Amino acid sequence: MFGARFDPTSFDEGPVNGKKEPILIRKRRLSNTSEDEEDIEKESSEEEVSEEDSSEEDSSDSESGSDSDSDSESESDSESESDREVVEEDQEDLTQDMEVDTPDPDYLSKHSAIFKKFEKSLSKQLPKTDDISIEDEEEIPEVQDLAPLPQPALPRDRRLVSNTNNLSNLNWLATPIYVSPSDTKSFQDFDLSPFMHRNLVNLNFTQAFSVQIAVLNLLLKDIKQNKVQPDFKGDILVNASTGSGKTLAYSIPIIQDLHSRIVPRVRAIILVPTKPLINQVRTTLNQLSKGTNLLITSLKNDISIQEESNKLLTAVPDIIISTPGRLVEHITNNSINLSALQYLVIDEADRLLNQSFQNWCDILMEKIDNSIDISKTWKLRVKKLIFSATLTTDAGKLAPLKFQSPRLVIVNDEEKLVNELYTVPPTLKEFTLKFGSAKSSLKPLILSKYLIQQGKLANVLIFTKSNDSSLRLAKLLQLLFDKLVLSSKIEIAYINSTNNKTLIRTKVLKEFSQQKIHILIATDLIARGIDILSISDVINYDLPNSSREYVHRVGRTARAQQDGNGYNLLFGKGETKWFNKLMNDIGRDHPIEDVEIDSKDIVSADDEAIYETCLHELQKQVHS
Ligand SMILES: Nc1ncnc2c1ncn2[C@@H]1O[C@H](COP(=O)(O)OP(=O)(O)OP(=O)(O)O)[C@@H](O)[C@H]1O
Repeated sequence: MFGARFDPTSFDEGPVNGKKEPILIRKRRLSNTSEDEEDIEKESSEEEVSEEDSSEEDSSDSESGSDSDSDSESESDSESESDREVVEEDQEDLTQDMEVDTPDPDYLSKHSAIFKKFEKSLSKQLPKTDDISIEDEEEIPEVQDLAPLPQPALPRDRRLVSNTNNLSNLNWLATPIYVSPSDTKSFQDFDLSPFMHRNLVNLNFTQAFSVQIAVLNLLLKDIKQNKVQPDFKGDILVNASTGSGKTLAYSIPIIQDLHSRIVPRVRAIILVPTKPLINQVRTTLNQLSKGTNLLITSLKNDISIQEESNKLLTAVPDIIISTPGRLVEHITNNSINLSALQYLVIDEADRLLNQSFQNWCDILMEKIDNSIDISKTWKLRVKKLIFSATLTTDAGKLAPLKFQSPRLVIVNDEEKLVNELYTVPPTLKEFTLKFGSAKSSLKPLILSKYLIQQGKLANVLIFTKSNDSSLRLAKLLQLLFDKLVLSSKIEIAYINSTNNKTLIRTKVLKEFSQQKIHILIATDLIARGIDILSISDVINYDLPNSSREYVHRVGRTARAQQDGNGYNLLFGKGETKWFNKLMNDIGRDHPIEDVEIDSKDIVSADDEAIYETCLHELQKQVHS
């Protein structure tokens, strides 16, 4: 029965899981008695293992060769050839063995189905393909090659493309580019287009501030080189104090780079945390892009996503300013195409990176990675520009941004890297006014009298810890100043989340900048981004919850290299302790001054009587 010369390619069971099956050993197993079965099984399993090993090796070789398809093909051909030789060699020996053995009848009956199938495949001479009729096709068992199936090429690992510079090596944080806050340089000395020079002069921007010098030097050089040889130079992170001109630092190079574009595509996205900042950045960009046909669009929630999507699809903007939440909604709505994106600016980065709502960072990075067409080698990667006055060095918060060859710029004289890179403006003077906790019931009166004695009756911004305290303090100070200052009317207002509507906030801030409102009381909600150069004094009536919020509060004054004062009211040892803790994280050019002051020197018995009257008056207002 088994005398016919066996052609290994005619066996009807193809390789199992891509591995070559030692056919002849199996035939030997078929022809032997059960007693010997164990030995043979053992022997064949040993041979099988060795064969399998070599076959695994071969198949793994062929897999590893799968990167270059041509190699793997030739390899598997030669393998199957040699395999066939091996199998045929064995064939001679085994056939002799088999003729000697008489098959066991039980064994035969047990496996008759396999034998019949095997006989049929042996006896069939395969007809030429063109003779095969439909019914034949059904009968004829499929013939499979013994060589391992060619493995599919490994998919290119996109991730290898997008974050070659993982944050595992954070040494770029420890080797920043230091820039002295006092550096200045004329904008005329930068290689900018005539329209840009004209716009800067019209805006009275003549001298570039240190953060602008540092960023312009880096980006203008990259832009110039990319015109010749597109090559990604790396992301940029900037830590510069409040009011140091970060907005201009990124607006000028982006407009300079994009102004000569032919087709409008979304090439720059600027993310900021609040609507006031969106308006502020858009105003700056519109002023700087006068004379170009760049289209700058800000995303806001005063129209529906659908309406805004239609606007974005009909008039494709070059530059988009948005909060992360609104941008993510449009990305998931597919109304913004990021394939041409060149710049991603994250302003007030620490606050945005702390806001993990909607997981905006991962969604945005994923979308940017997917929009990189890795086949286009000329395709420049998206350059990420990260700005903050309180830049975090927490790798966990920075990691989602997947930096590539990042460069860290620190505008600071002291070349020491603290854990958090907080800096206050160099032109800011900071003071503490310390009183015993027993005097805290007189806090509004003490503040009013101090401001009157110091002549600070305008351009004063006061921060409180909550909406309620800002409202109460505003009403109480108005009652006090109406009674204590008779020579003029001191107008006092407040901003907090209860009246932070665009129209109201814009009106209040405008009147404050025009000294129609003399003293403004606010919460941290509007601390960041208020850009009113006339603010001369910031007062922490209530201490902030973090050193970061402290920096942003006092950063509302001493902006654009102008002088400014920050006062901190400390009532009792607990508040002094908390204040000292906050100051640990903050770098400054000069020490904080303790104002030597005694409440008796400020507040008289008459004052206290007036204060009592005002408190009753307030009580009535609240209950009326
Ligand atoms: N080179 C310059 N010359 C004169 N004024 C400038 C210059 N650059 C910026 N300014 C002005 O300085 C003020 C602060 O600028 P900007 O808001 O960009 O600072 P910032 O660093 O972003 O502050 P913050 O961290 O508080 O947002 C703005 O009123 C701006 O017009």
